[in-house]
Amino acid sequence: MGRKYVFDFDSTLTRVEALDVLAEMTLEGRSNREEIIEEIQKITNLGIDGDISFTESLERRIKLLNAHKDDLGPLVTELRQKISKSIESNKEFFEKFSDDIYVISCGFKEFIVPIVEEYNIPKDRVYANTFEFNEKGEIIGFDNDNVLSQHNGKIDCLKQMNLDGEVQVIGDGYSDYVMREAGIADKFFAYTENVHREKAASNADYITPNLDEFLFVNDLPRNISYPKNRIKIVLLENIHQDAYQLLTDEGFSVELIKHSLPEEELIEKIKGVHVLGIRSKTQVTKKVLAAADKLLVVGAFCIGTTQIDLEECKSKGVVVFNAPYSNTRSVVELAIGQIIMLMRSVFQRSSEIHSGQWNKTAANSREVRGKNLGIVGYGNIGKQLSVLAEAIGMRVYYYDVDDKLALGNAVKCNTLEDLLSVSDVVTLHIDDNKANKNFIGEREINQMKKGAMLVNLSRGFVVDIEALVVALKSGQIGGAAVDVYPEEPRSNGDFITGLQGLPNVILTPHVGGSTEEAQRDIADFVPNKIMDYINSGNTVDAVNFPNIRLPKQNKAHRFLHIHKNVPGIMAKINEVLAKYEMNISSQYLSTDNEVGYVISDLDKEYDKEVLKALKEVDNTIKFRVLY
Ligand SMILES: NC(=O)c1ccc[n+]([C@@H]2O[C@H](COP(=O)([O-])OP(=O)(O)OC[C@H]3O[C@@H](n4cnc5c(N)ncnc54)[C@H](O)[C@@H]3O)[C@@H](O)[C@H]2O)c1
Ligand SMILES: O=C(O)[C@H](O)COP(=O)(O)O
Repeated sequence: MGRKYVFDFDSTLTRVEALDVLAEMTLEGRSNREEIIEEIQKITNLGIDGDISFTESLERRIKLLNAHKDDLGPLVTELRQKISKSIESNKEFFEKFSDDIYVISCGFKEFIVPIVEEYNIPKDRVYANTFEFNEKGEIIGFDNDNVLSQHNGKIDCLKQMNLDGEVQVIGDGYSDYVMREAGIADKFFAYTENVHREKAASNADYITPNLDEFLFVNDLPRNISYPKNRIKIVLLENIHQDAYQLLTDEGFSVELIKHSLPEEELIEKIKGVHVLGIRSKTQVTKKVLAAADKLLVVGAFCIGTTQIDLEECKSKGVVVFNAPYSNTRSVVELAIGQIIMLMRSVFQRSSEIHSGQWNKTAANSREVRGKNLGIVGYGNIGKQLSVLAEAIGMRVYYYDVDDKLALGNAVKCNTLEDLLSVSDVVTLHIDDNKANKNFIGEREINQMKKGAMLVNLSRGFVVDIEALVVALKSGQIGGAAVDVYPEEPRSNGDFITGLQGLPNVILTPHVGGSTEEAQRDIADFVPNKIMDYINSGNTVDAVNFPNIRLPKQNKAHRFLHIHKNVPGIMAKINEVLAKYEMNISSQYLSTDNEVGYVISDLDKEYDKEVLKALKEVDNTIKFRVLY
């Protein structure tokens, strides 16, 4: 005997309570509209939670509604736009199991039937109330003889239906649960996609946040192979709340942690996690990756990625994304500010006045106009700084290991020494490559003009701090602005550096990219990359992985296969697909020296054995079915 699926309508099949929507329509233009709608919603909830009798809730609402037959057409049109997201995306289930699906609702057939018919549920499998109209067509009541207009009427309704086999009820309210409590239904699934009602959830056999999860636990055909609520995301280091919102709205299970975690703690935390979000502090080491049994993606919510073992990620099939542009403008603005502050000795004057000293002087205070700015690293940040610095009248020199086109009137230097010897201010914007350790040391400092300024907003290890301290004390360097340090704490608190207490030294706690604008932009950019990979397999802009971008296909299955890039592996994958008679509608492969990433779209049903066979192909790193 097969299973029977009994669905509730309001807030389960649709995202809304239909009578609330009807009220919004019929009360349009009434001065006390909001109050009446609030009252109707209150009465709806009292009825749903069983706190007042359902008949009473219905009578009171209909009186307040003031609705007419002619309002029902527009209501249906409105409800069509408000089908629950995961119901809408799983039409296949409603097609294939059409004979076993019923709707039992305390709502009204007049609007339920036209909606559910589109999901292959015919009117004779819809059990609901019907309206009563007067001769003017106004809705004045409902059929009182219908059991569904009575308190706990769903119990009697289901009893009378006398269904065979296991009966599963899927609904958001207590009135759905009572069918299970009365022993007529076998299981109650509390459906929380639209509303989480504690009374229903705490009594449920299973809480299902969407239809995908329901179909997954029952091993039924579904639109995505793995429900999104099962995808666990951990965001460390105080990543902007917008990222949490975006990922949660998409249906993922997200945990936000304010600080970074040390290796040992991260090793524990990462177990079972599919997506890890970090900023510049968290070290994603080999040991961490060895414990990462489910990891698919690391999102660096910043520019730098050397805190992540990119090669190890790649060899484990873990894709890494970052935000290469979002915070660059913020760094540039801070650099400009710091250059001016250093040239005017503003921080010294400010400290003096804070400690009660008035020291009005022009000594060591110069305009930036006409001064030489040496930019080391002419990348995304260096180039923008070049343009802004010229706009305030500085003469820009730059040095980069790569050939870079000069913007504006900037002058390219062929060697670092050339740049250092000509600059009044040297500002560092080279990347976080570990080979840049102690890039500026005693020798380079001595190549600078005496009394020139140094700004470092790149990475702490780039400057030999001890050499800088000596040069600041001797006057070889006239002032410095430092935002990044060789060792930085994992969370806010105590911090010590040899640079503390020196005059004309501006110290900031790695806040170059920490502006609301930058963090908001990053919180949009990186989650979208993550979602694009999880939902479609796209790896465009991944920092460690072959790039593929493909639109989502309808009526197809998509397999993702990540493998070592060895000769003959594609032939083996396709041999397996051929053996299981799978028709490839499209296939895209992208490789680098180490790995190959192939997306195969397949246009018909498949035998689940093929999944096992594909995982067993030699040199497979990761295999995933998307849909
Ligand atoms: N302080 C902050 O909060 C903050 C914020 C954002 C970025 N950053 C850091 O700023 C730096 C620059 O970022 P970006 O986005 O401009 O990077 P980028 O990759 O766009 O540019 C870096 C440039 O440095 C050049 N380079 C690398 N090594 C060099 C060397 N030894 N000598 C000369 N040139 C060299 C590269 O060729 C490249 O053009 C990075 O280290 C990044 O991590 C810091
Ligand atoms: O790599 C970066 O983007 C910067 O260093 C900023 O890092 P943060 O997000 O840790 O401030």
